[in-house]
Amino acid sequence: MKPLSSQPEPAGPAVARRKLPAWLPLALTPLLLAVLAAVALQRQHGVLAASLLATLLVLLLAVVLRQLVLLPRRRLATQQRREQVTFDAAPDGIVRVDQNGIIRMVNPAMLKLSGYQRDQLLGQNVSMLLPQALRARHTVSMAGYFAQPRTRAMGEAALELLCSDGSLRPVEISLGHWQEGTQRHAIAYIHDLSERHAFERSLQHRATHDDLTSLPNRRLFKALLQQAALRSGRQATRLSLLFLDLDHFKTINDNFGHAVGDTVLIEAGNRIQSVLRSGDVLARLGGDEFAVLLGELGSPDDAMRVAGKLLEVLKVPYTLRHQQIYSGASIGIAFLPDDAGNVDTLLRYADMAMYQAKQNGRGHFACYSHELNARAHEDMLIHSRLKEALAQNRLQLHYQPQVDVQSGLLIGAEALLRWHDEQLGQVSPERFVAVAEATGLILPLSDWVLEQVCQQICRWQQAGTPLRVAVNFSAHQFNQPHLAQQVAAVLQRSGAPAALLDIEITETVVMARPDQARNQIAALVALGCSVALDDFGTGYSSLTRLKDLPVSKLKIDRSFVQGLPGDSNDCTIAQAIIGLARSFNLKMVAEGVENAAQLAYLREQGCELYQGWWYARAMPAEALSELLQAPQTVQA
Ligand SMILES: Nc1nc2c(ncn2[C@@H]2O[C@H](COP(=O)(O)O[C@H]3[C@@H](O)[C@H](n4cnc5c(=O)[nH]c(N)nc54)O[C@@H]3COP(=O)(O)O)[C@@H](O)[C@H]2O)c(=O)[nH]1
Repeated sequence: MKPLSSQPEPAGPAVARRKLPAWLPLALTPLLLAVLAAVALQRQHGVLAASLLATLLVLLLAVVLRQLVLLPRRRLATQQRREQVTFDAAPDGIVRVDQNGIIRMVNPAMLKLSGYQRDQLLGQNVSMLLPQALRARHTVSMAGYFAQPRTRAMGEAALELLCSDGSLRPVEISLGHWQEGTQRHAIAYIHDLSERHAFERSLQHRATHDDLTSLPNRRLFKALLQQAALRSGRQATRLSLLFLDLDHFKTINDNFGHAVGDTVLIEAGNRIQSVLRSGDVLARLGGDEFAVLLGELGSPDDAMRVAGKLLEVLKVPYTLRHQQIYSGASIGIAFLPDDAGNVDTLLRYADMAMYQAKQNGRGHFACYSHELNARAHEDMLIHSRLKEALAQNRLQLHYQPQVDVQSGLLIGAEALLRWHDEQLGQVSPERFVAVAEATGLILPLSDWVLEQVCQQICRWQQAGTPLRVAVNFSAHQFNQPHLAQQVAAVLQRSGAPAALLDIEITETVVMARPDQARNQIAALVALGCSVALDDFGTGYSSLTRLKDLPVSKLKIDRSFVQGLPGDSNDCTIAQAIIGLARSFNLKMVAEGVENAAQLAYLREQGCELYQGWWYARAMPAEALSELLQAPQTVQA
């Protein structure tokens, strides 16, 4: 208990006073005057007049006395009643004790606060309301308190009240004492601090924890990481940091709404926690990013094993609103002191490694390496230069002809992005498209491509050489919620007929979320476009899924074309894909045809279309226009 400070007199209950009543001199004075007046009157006017006056004076005296005696009593009674009501209705607990610390009075609020009945408290020592450890100290404080001179001291203390059920309640106590005759009394006003403490705790929790998942937030995580780094420095141990980012989270939010997105985040947090040990720390850093600080671990392999387990639990689809929602995660790992010397760098490196994992195709983990650092710097440069190039319209589209295998006639083209940067030189689309995917720049980039392609389709149509053009759709672009409406808007704006627009989506993107993909493809087909499954054979299509997809073409990946006709494995795969396309009544396009032998083999197998350097590389639109204007000869 804090020492009590001296304060002005407390407002205690009414105290009886033992001194001569104030009305006595007032009453006696008129009595004396009445006697004197009666004596004087008797001498002048006789006994009758004196008696009359005396009676009148006595009556007057009686009235005055009644007022003088009864009024203060009434006032006192009213005051006592008011104090009793205040005592009973006070929101704070009030306890009155005598100088031995024995409880003499308690108000209803105190009974409510402590959980005791009145008769369990009255007559007991007030120390019963304190935790055992405080009782001895309290007795000494009370003795010192009562030993103070008659000046009525008052003090405040914050302590814990021991309630009837054994629980401890934080309270603030204000004390006062006074003397009645030889007896000393003390009164304690007890204010419950539980609510205020709970509020303070919730403020503290909110400042350090994430509202949605209740996991530690970035601020707390960094503080814990800092402590762990100091400990590991002293003990010469290794710290492993895992940086997790949920895959496709933006798409989940866009497609299913934020409530579903929130549930996925909570569920993901629970799944991660289920893999971790008690000494590990999990935090939500913001958005769809989580971080895990692994406790004592021997080798980096252990961290990778944990990352592998996390990927396993996170790739299980979430069943929400009777739907399967696919997400998965990408994880970056960095070690202290192996990779970084301080926690900020450690976090940055783990983030970089996560970014690398995403580029490796999502659903993977990657460990930080110094090469990665160099690569990350290059990615940042590519991102900023690409953004600028897009804004300044410095990107180009080239078109690679698609040719009928049997007739050799040019029947379409695939639009392929090209970018020459002053500083970086010619950057391969494989490289910059991956950076754009990882940074979100892919969406404005894809919009630009679609807009340009549709305008080009119109130009060729207006020139009398209409041509089907295929556009590559990225994963991000394909998973947008209102994709078909966006495509319809571009078609309308440009005036390009939907029938001349082919859309290529990789098998992997489609099979990652086949149900949603089927709906997206159906919506695109409803516009009048055709959809082709690109890089076919590199993913894992189930035949049932394939049967359900409203696609019209399969594009056999160039990695299977390369070995034709010498490599028996490539031949088997090519034959199987061609057979599959035929059974599902789909057109077949072979890509990456570089020589006559490959083309001859494909023709023999019945493949319908091809593209590749054998016929032509991707070229600017003007060059293809010239090719289109030239008379085409049908092969024999
Ligand atoms: N989302 C978008 N992706 C795009 C876009 N433009 C290109 N890309 C993707 O980038 C990847 C690499 O493309 P690129 O370097 O242009 O390679 C394409 C062809 O040039 C190449 N090709 C064609 N014929 C041959 C050949 O005979 N040999 C050989 N070695 N390569 C050849 O193949 C690539 C075409 O690939 P695909 O898309 O699978 O048909 C690539 O993944 C592009 O998709 C864009 O606008 N948006």
